[in-house]
Amino acid sequence: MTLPLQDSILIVDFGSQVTQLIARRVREAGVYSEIAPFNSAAEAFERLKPKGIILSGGPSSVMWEDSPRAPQHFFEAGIPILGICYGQQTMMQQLGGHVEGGESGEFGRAFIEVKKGCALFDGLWTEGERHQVWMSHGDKVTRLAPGFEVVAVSEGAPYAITANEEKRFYATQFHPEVVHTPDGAKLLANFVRHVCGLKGDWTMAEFRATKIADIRAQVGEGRVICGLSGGVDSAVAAVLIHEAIGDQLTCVFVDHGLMRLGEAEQVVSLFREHYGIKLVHVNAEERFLGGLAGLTDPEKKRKFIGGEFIAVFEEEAKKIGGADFLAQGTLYPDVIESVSFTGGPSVTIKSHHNVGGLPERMNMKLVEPLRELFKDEVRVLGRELGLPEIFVGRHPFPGPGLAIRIPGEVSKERCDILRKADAIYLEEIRSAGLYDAIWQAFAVLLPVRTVGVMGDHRTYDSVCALRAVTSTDGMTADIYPFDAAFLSRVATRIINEVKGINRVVYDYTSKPPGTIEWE
Ligand SMILES: Nc1ncnc2c1ncn2[C@@H]1O[C@H](COP(=O)(O)OP(=O)(O)OP(=O)(O)O)[C@@H](O)[C@H]1O
Ligand SMILES: O=c1[nH]c(=O)c2[nH+]cn([C@@H]3O[C@H](COP(=O)(O)O)[C@@H](O)[C@H]3O)c2[nH]1
Ligand SMILES: NC(=O)CC[C@H](N)C(=O)O
Ligand SMILES: [Mg+2]
Repeated sequence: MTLPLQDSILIVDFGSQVTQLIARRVREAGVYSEIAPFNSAAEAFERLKPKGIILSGGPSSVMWEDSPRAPQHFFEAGIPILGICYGQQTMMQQLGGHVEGGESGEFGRAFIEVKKGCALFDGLWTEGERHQVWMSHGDKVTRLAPGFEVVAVSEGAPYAITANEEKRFYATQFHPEVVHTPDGAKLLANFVRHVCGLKGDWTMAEFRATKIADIRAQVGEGRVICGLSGGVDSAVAAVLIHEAIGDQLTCVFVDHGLMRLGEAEQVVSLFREHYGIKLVHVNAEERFLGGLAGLTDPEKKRKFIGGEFIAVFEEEAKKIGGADFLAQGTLYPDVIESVSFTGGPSVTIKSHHNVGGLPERMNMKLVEPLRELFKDEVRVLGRELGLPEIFVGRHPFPGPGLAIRIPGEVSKERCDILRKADAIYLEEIRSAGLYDAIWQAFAVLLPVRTVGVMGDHRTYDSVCALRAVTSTDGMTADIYPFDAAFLSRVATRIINEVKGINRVVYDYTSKPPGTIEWE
C-alpha cells in the first residue's frame, strides 16, 4: 500500500552532523520532510514531488574535486530552495558563483546584520537589526551567482544570507537548525510555510500512518522479532509495528541480569497487561555476566553486550521457526553518537549497543521505524498511539543496563549492590515529586574504595555516585540542581541500607563535556 502523495520538503544531506535537526525543525513547523543523501536525492525527488528543497551543511569543501553536488535539475524545478552552509556554497557554485577557502573560519556564535527585507524572514526580521546565529565554516562565497543579492552580512561572511527572490532561492552561511540560532526554527518555519506555501498541518498521526505503510512494504509476509526493553522507544516501536503487521510480530525481552531492581518482572507484566502482543521473556543472566567477566574497557563491554543481544535474538528467532527481521527502538541520537551518518564527519563517541555495538554479520534485516526521531518526539508518537503514561513518561534506561554504570569489571555481587542503591535513589526522587522534572536519574557504582567510620568501626567500601540530568533529546544535558537536604537524605539512606557502599557523591558534569552515562 502506498499513501497518497503529501506536501513535503526534500532535505538533501551532504553529511552534516545536524541534518536531522533540519528535519526536526520542519516537522515542528507541521510539514512532512524526508532526508535523502545527495547521491540518491534525484530518486527521492521523483518519488516525493516536494514543494521545496533544503540543502544541508557538510564536511566537504566545494573546492575539492569530487565533492558532493545537488542534482543540477533541482535548480530548474521551479520550487523554492534553501541552501545551508555547505548547501549554500554548492548552490552558489552550481549556479555560477564562486567559493574560496577563508583565511579564517567562523565557528560558534556570530552576529548578522540584516541589510534588506526578504521573504525568508518576512514578519520576523527587519532591515538594520542584528541577530545571533551559529556558524561553523571555513570556506565562504566570494562571488554571488547571477540573480542573487545580499540580504544579511556577518563579520566573517559578507554573504551571510543571500536571496534570489524571483526564483525563490535562499542561502545562509549559518545554521538555522541549531538552537544556538535563536530565531532559526522560525526562519525554517517561514521557509516551508511562507516561501513554499505549505499549510503546516502535518502531524504525528500522519507520521504514524506513513511508518505503518513503510513497515508493511518492508516486511511483506515476513516474520519480525522486536527487542523489547520496557523503555519508551521499544514500547512505541512494538506497538507501531504490531499495528502494521499484527501477529507477524514477536517481542523478545532479554533479562541480562543488568536490569534495575524488580524491573524485569514489571516490564513483562505491564506489557502483557496492556497489549495482546506475543512476548517471550528470556532469562540470559548467566551468559551475559559470564561473558562480561574480566572485561573492563567500556567499548569492549558495549560490543560484547551488543553481540550477545543479537545472539539471543537469533536463537529466539529460530525457536519460532525463523524471522527475517529484527526490530529495535533505535533513535537518532543512538545513531549519530555511534556511527557517522551517510558518510558524515561525526566520530564515534560510544557504541550504543543497538547500533555501533551490532556484530558485523547479522542474519536478520533491521526494522527501525523511529530511527529519525528524537526522544521527545517518540513520546509524542507514543501518546498518539495511546500508550499509557507509565511507558511514555519513563526515564530512558540504556540497553547495556547496569554494566555501563559499574565502571571496571561487572559481577553479580556488584550489580546487586548497585540495584539497591539505585532503587533508594529513585524512590526518594519519586516521593519528592521530582521524577517528571528529571530526564534521567541513576546511581553509579565506582571501582574505588574509601575509608569510613561506622559505629566506631573502620569501613573500607565502594563509592556510589548519583547522577540526575535534565535534557530534551539526550544530545545535550544539564545537571539537576537538587537541594542539599535531598541529597544528604539519599546519601544517608544508601550508606545505612546498602552494604558495600560507605560514601556517596553527586555528579556535577553537564553534557558536553560529560556524557550522561559514565561509560
Ligand atoms: N533488555 C532488552 N531486551 C530486548 N531488547 C532490548 C533490551 N534493551 C534494549 N533493547 C533494544 O535496544 C533498543 C535500544 O535501547 P534503548 O534503551 O535506547 O531504548 P528503549 O529501552 O526502548 O527506550 P529507553 O531509551 O527509553 O530506555 C530498544 O529499543 C530495544 O529494541
Ligand atoms: O539503548 C541504549 N544503548 C546504549 O548503548 C546507550 N548508551 C547510552 N544510552 C542512553 O542514551 C542517552 C545518552 O547517553 P550518553 O550521553 O551516555 O551517550 C542516555 O539516555 C543513555 O542512558 C544508551 N541507550
Ligand atoms: N558546516 C558546513 O556545512 C561547512 C561547509 C564547509 N565544509 C566549510 O567549512 O565552509
Ligand atoms: Mg532502554
